[in-house]
Amino acid sequence: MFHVLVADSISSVGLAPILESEDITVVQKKVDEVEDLTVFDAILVRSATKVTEDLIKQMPNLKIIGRAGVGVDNIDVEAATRHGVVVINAPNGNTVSTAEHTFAMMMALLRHIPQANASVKSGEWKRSQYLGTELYNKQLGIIGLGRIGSEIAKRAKAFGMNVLVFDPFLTKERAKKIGVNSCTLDELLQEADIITVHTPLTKETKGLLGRDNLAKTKQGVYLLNCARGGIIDEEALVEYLENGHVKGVALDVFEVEPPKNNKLLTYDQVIVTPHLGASTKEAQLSVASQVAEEVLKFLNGKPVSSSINLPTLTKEVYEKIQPFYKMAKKIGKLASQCMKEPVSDIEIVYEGSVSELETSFITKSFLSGFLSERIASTVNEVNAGIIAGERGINYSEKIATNRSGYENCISILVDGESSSFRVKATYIPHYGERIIEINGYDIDFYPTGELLYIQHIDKPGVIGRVGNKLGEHQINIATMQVGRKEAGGEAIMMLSLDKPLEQALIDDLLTMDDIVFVRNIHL
Ligand SMILES: NC(=O)C1=CN([C@@H]2O[C@H](COP(=O)(O)OP(=O)(O)OC[C@H]3O[C@@H](n4cnc5c(N)ncnc54)[C@H](O)[C@@H]3O)[C@@H](O)[C@H]2O)C=CC1
Ligand SMILES: O=C(O)CCC(=O)C(=O)O
Repeated sequence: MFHVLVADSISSVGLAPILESEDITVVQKKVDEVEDLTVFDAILVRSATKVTEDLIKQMPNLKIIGRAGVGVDNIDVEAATRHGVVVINAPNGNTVSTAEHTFAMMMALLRHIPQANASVKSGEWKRSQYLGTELYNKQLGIIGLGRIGSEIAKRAKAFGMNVLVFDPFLTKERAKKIGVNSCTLDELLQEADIITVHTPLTKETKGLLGRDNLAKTKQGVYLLNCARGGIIDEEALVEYLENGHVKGVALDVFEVEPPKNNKLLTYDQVIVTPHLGASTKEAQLSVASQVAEEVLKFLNGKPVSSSINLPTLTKEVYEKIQPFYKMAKKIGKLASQCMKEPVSDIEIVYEGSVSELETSFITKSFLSGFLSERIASTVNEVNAGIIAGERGINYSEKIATNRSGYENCISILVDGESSSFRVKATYIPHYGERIIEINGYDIDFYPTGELLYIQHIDKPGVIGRVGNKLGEHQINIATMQVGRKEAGGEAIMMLSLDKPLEQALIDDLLTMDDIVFVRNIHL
């Protein structure tokens, strides 16, 4: 049974796929109302619940965090990654709602609708006090032309506004397609009559509209923030409202939510909403069903398409990659067990058709197999790269320049303190995974179950003596592969067994003449 904690208010209609699943139990409670957090495999949140490292530690079974919305700044994604927990969001379910809310705020701001509404309801009729400003022909500056920014741009154009955009990741082609003028931040600040921010809150965007940049804006500028509190520095904003430089502000988001003793709330020219951008029936249904679908995919081992910390794969790519991904994990386990010593470098070379796939995903799968044999904590594709780094293991991947003749091939070189281990494998459709070379010896075996890896001298009788010894201990050999470089030199055996050897028997084998190295491998 897969246990899901829904910690914030998320549409039950949207969550129906998981609420109705027989494989899933769902608890809808706030985190501090839950007695035992340890049982949950998944936690679903909006923006109220803060998924901190501390909370993640209290949930040792946690595998996936779902954010029913866009911004993941309430989730410690780095900590989740370290703990091997996948983080997903619902990136486009609330785009239109937030763009519409921003537009509603813009119109309300320039036509003083909230103030006029309150005035009329209090018995006043002050028509001249609420002289507004048209949107038509105004310069709208959009900072951040992602999903929401683009929807704002479309609507602004329909209103006859000129749209200026600053987004360092915006290509000329995309700007042209959307019909906006891409410019520098300084140009936008100097020319825009109205500025609206639609970026995530990051180190770069925190305080983006602070004292220095506000000083570059037009006298009488209007500002909007329906993205994240803190992109406009609230302290600086107070100063620019006080000195009359900023004419009006619309805020849906705040540095601290709900805002406490926030001076901005005392200005008549500041209009506010309580983080309502995504609060429509449509958006809530859409984000809830997006996360529910993703959780179901995750539970069924299918690729999740909106992961923040895992490579995102389409279904088609995932299907192509899956055999290599599984094979890489086994090779990782094999290499780790053959080489029980600290390693410093791992190089993975992809050859043939596999090199055209998303190899970073395959590399992470190898690393997770390799590391899982060495460390006690959870290691998976999400955190394998970080854990390798923490353990001083450098890993790199390359595409082979020379072809070895196989349709696809993955070659791995692991460098350890006193030795190195080299392994090559290929995947043959309808036949399966094959290990085709170990440490330069040609071999051909299916990596599964209990294996015995032996390095020996290629002499008559060695194989027979090993067989007899195993027979004496009632150990059945299912398959056996032998590889050598030259007659009479060193050689290797890979035996597939029905059960593993006791350590005493391994020690016994090692006392035999011409046996150099013996290792049990469990895949
Ligand atoms: N008020 C609300 O209820 C809601 C707020 N949001 C917030 O709106 C914001 C935008 O969301 P989306 O459009 O979906 O995100 P998005 O990821 O599609 O777009 C963000 C854009 O910001 C740009 N950007 C990043 N750093 C930048 C920088 N330093 N300067 C200028 N541009 C930069 C990116 O290139 C990207 O085009 C997010 O902060 C999100 O959390 C989203 C939904 C609802
Ligand atoms: O859950 C909400 O209503 C907040 C939405 C939001 O801010 C987001 O999706 O980034």
